Amino acid sequence: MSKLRVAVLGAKGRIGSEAVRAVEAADDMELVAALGRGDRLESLVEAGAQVAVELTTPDSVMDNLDFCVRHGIHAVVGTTGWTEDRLSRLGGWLDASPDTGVLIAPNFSIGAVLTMKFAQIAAPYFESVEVVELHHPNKVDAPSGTATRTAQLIAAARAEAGCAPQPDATATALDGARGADVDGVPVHAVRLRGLLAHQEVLLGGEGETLTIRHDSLHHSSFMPGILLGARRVVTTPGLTFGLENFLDLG
Ligand SMILES: NC(=O)c1ccc[n+]([C@@H]2O[C@H](COP(=O)([O-])OP(=O)(O)OC[C@H]3O[C@@H](n4cnc5c(N)ncnc54)[C@H](O)[C@@H]3O)[C@@H](O)[C@H]2O)c1
Ligand SMILES: O=C(O)C1=N[C@H](C(=O)O)CCC1
Repeated sequence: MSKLRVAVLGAKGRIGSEAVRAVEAADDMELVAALGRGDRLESLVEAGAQVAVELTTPDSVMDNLDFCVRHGIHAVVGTTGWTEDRLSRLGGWLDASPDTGVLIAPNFSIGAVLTMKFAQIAAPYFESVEVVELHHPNKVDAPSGTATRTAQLIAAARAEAGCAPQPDATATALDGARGADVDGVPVHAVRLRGLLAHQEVLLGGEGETLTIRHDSLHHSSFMPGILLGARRVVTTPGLTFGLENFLDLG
């Protein structure tokens, strides 16, 4: 059986360098290109890449995906910074290249995907819910893509269940003290040397609280999800948002 021809964009970065090693170690994959900032995207075509794993920065990801989709190269994207506007531009590119697949995964780790799922299930049963994400201080965006997605899923689950807005009597506050408002869910971002990627979803009801916590302790936690994404995206045209779509979570 021929091997899947995979390229990594952002190959010298924290997660990209780990992805290079993971692709090289996968029996069913061949690493055909490993690009850093400034490298020519045309080398993806010259190398015959079938899938590009995009792990760069929010300022680079759109140009890279524009190129990949135009050239029929499927993409697995971990880079953050997704807005409605960006998603709609990407959707337009994919409409013009209907056989190409793009997976955007706010988080590739199974624990983080399950955290989002558990939070979605729990959210309608509690009056209050807040998200706290904690990351290494070199991270350029806040709040994290995972926390934003978690808050959006929580808000959607509460809206569908007809939940009232959360109680919050705050009348005066320093800017930022109540976090960022993502669809009505407060999201707080901590940046601390020593951490990698962590998240808590705090839920509170009358006389009880529930805390759902996930910790990524090493970039290896993201690798099974990236490899699964690369295997599945080649037969899944169009845009898939969230690794959960490639998992059977019930
Ligand atoms: N989805 C996930 O599970 C997951 C996990 C970890 C990190 N991330 C995200 O992945 C991204 C990268 O994170 P990081 O910690 O590795 O950052 P990083 O700064 O260590 O790495 C990014 C790398 O991309 C390179 N780069 C920038 N523009 C490029 C371009 N046009 N072409 C090729 N390379 C380019 C940079 O030079 C750098 O080496 C961030 O958005 C982060 O939030 C996602
Ligand atoms: O280290 C990062 O940067 C991470 N980014 C993603 C996010 O913003 O959610 C995933 C976790 C690690």
